[in-house]
Amino acid sequence: MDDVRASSAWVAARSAHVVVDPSGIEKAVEEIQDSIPKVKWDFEGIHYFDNGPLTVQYLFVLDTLNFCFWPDKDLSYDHLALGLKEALQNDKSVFDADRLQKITGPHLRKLLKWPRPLPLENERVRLLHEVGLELERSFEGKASKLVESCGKSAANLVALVTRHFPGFRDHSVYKGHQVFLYKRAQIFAADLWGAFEGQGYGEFNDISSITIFADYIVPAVLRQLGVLRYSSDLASIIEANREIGSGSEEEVELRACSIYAVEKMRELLSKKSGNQVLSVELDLWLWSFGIQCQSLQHHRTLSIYY
Ligand SMILES: Nc1nc2c(c(CN[C@H]3C=C[C@H](O)[C@@H]3O)cn2[C@@H]2O[C@H](COP(=O)(O)O)[C@@H](O)[C@H]2O)c(=O)[nH]1
Repeated sequence: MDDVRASSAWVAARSAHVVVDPSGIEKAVEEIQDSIPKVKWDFEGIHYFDNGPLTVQYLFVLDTLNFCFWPDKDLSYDHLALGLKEALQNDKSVFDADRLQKITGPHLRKLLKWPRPLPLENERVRLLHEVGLELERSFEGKASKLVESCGKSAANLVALVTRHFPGFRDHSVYKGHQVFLYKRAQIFAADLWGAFEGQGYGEFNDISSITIFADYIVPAVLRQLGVLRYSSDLASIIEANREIGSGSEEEVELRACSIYAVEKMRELLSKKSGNQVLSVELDLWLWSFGIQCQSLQHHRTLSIYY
């Protein structure tokens, strides 16, 4: 995660289309410093939880598919979380490694009770095959074994996930510099921590090392708060719902500046209140605010990473 922090700061220092506004940070922090809004993990009540290894398997499958819902205007993250939950409740072996390797597009659609092809459906299927195969090859088919081998370190878990599963290697090259964003790998650690309330499979002695999860909601919320400012060109692309290319300077700046800005908010919060705030907590607050705000316009990038 040091790489995520350092490379995001590198982008923020050179960013042309997105600017992190220190006065926006100051204002946002002033508003929340006395009581940092606490949002409960699974505030929506849509996730599977049985306090055991099957929950870990569920969360790993969930975060394997936790990207790019917007091309279907009726589809959202909630459908994925709830659909996978119901599929598991109906059939406890549905996410076994051998079955993940055999899944097809129509089968996935059926599991999620989605009436038409999912966005990037072939990629979703490919990633499930990859996960099933590598879980079987290196972790006895079980995501719980993967988590057990990280020694209660979220940083180790992210390193392990990105080493073993190429689909989680969320990075870009910006002005010749490698930038690490690791949204789905980090959110997997955060989901474990949230679901298991920091105990058992969710116990990490370095949860503070995780950054926010750079998706398409958080940048839009930060902009609304005045923490991020966009160039007029970028603002009009987003307003017109025009796509932004994956790996383009605009896209990397949106994501990296979001990570950098929340790290700055976190530093200022701990300076002002003396309390350590976790990026995971700030992320959940920002994200839950974002999805409840109907008018929020977000950037559109076809990506398997977020
Ligand atoms: N930064 C950040 N991004 C997050 C999440 C979550 C869900 N986390 C769950 C875990 C426990 C909580 O109770 C949450 O329910 C999804 N996303 C991203 O949002 C986008 C989906 O948007 P829409 O198309 O409108 O549904 C998509 O990129 C998706 O990957 C988060 O927590 N943080």
